Amino acid sequence: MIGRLNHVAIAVKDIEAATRVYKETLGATVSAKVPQPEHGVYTVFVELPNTKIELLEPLGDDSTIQKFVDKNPDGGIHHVCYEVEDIIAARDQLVARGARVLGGGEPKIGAHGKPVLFLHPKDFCGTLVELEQV
Ligand SMILES: CC[C@H](C(=O)O)C(=O)SCCNC(=O)CCNC(=O)[C@H](O)C(C)(C)COP(=O)(O)OP(=O)(O)OC[C@H]1O[C@@H](n2cnc3c(N)ncnc32)[C@H](O)[C@@H]1OP(=O)(O)O
Ligand SMILES: [Co+2]
Repeated sequence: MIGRLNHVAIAVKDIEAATRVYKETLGATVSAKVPQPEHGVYTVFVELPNTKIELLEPLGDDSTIQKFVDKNPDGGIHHVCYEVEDIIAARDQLVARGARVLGGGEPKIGAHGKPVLFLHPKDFCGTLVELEQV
């Protein structure tokens, strides 16, 4: 079912500071900061040869990641994103296997303009899992 690792997300209070760390300290190529209001985050993507780092900062008063950032003031790994060929088929298989799909189960359009879903961290080794259809 799951394929390539599309990205690893790091949630922070200050995405500009985090972007400087990746650009200036680690010498990586970084994207512009993009507001994603339907997801309650700002994103910056760090391009790596084999995957991406997604930097996240809360956007708006009721951001989904606000509690995580409050609990992790220095920042922290927020989720991993795996690629799938058919997100609906993957969702239905996962539900049949007892996994909890978040957000009511219907895919949203993610940062790359592709359908994404999230799976409950408690079902996946304490790790929030995102699926992105490619
Ligand atoms: C632009 C889109 C972009 C993309 O790549 O396309 C994105 O990735 S958008 C990313 C932001 N969106 C989401 O994260 C959507 C899915 N997330 C959720 O639905 C919630 O964050 C949820 C349900 C994972 C947690 O909600 P909340 O923080 O309000 O609940 P709790 O604090 O009560 O947490 C419940 C339980 O889960 C543990 N938890 C929470 N977040 C994480 C996490 N990121 N990784 C691991 N575990 C997490 C939390 O500690 C609680 O555990 P407990 O033992 O009860 O303390
Ligand atoms: Co993501």
